[in-house]
Amino acid sequence: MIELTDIAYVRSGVADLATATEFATSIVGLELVDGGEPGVAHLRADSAHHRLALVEGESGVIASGFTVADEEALAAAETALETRGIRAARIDPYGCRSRRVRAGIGFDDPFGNRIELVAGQHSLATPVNYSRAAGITEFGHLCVDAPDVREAYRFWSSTFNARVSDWIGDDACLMRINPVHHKLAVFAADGPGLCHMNFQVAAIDDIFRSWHFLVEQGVEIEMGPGRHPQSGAVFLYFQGPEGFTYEYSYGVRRIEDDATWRPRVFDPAERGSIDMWLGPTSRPTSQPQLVTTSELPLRKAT
Ligand SMILES: O=C(O)c1cccc(O)c1O
Ligand SMILES: [Fe+2]
Repeated sequence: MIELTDIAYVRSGVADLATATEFATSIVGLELVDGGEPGVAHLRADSAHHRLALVEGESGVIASGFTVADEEALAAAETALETRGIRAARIDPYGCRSRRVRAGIGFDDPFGNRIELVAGQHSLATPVNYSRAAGITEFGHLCVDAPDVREAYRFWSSTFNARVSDWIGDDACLMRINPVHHKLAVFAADGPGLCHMNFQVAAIDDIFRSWHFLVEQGVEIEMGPGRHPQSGAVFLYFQGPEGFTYEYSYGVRRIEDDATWRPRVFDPAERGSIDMWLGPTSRPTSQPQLVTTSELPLRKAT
């Protein structure tokens, strides 16, 4: 069982690096870290050097990175993957430098999502210099696509320390690797890809302030503001350049006791299964008969 300690980064190819970087800073609020690397923009969200690397080239996710404890754990992971018939390739020194990690390996999940395990992800000592006061506190979770969510769950839960926190039918599996409700989600899709990248924000006010800001900026709001019944988080999804979906959320629950937590299965056919604030679309047919005061049986004079 390979122990993932955290999510590390998303690395994504962009055809127009300048536009994607401008969006990630002035709209999302991330800090552009001077990586001194032509063709790569490193975007910072918390204590790690970066959480999002935009790489000039073909549009689309390149890799989703996870951390392991150290280089010994990385070597053990490489062996464990090989034992399962999964070929893992060492990330070369240039690649490690670009990722700001000591060492790393890359492999494909059963659906072709490129996954990277890294050790020694660099931290920065200075406070984050956010480009906009979006209230971002940290990289919350990443969500990858897969044609078979149940199979994806079997892969992640048997090869790694991922544990399912909740299901949305067979459409989505939300998995934790630490007490946070989920750090990794898998959503049903035709093929591999990045479904979205989540950043936690400090207050519910940040969600609604960003909502107004994004609308004023003409950014496409994909869903929300709403509230996920699974983690309980108030959320807002919005689309950046080249189809990159960002999510802000506030108030993700923690699962402190694995032994007592029972994963729930939400019904994707239910309107509120992603957003519990979406009530039924129509008034209930058996609307309780309103009784007006004029109809109340008058108190009999005693
Ligand atoms: O936070 C969640 O519970 C959640 C649920 C469904 C889909 C998501 O992206 C989520 O983050
Ligand atoms: Fe999410």
